[in-house]
Amino acid sequence: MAESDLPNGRDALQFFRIASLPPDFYYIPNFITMEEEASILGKIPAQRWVTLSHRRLQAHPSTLLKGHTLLASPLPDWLNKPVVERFKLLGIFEDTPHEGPNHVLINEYRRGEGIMPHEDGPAYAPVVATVSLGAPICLEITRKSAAADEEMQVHSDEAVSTNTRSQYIAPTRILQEPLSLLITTGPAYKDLLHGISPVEIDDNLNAETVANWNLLADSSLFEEAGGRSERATRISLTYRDVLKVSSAASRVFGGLGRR
Ligand SMILES: O=C(O)CCC(=O)C(=O)O
Ligand SMILES: [Fe+2]
Repeated sequence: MAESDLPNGRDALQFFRIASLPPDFYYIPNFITMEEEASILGKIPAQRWVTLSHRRLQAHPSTLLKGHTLLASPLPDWLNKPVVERFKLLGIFEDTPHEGPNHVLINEYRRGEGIMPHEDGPAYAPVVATVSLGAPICLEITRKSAAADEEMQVHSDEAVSTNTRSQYIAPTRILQEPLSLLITTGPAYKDLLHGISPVEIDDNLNAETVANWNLLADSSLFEEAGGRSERATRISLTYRDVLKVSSAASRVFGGLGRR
């Protein structure tokens, strides 16, 4: 086939859209190989972890400064190759201000750990590309209104009418296998919350309860285990494009200018 006959990156991506969820989530199984996974795992610097209550976290090239600003600096090689090169083929960050990711948050969840439902907010262009390493994990997707209802139930149980309760929408799950890529963009980035339950087993996994079941690399693995997946350590690399970037020089001169 001539190269011009090949679908361009964006067209290719459509095959991986999670059709049962609001636009746009894309799930690409086996985005990296096991060898690439092992190589990346071996390069995550042990001294950079910041321990939070239910997970560990590190930011590359650095943590954001006040005002959601990134101090300009390239991503380390081991985060660029091969992952960012493959993003380019698929056109994932084509429309973001820097036309590529400039920031990676690495999260580590041990068995039983998770992250509360949240949105990623305005510091970033509305595109997150998440590479999963280690063990499988379920990401739970909730509508903002559902989370608000839940909050009401926690804080003023009596005030919740049957009406608001009936509007509650149960979380939908995306099962993230190791080596996979999940892209969250558009309304999915802006209008939905995502989180990971702090459980030791993800269970009741099947075609009805897992939104990306038909896109999994190996759904038979979960079927054979009776729809159960034992949690073990899972690491995620979340690639983003920080909107505000400041060079070291502009910080110095900006600082002098304010005197
Ligand atoms: O680990 C994940 O897949 C989710 C992490 C996340 O939501 C975040 O870092 O904002
Ligand atoms: Fe997030």
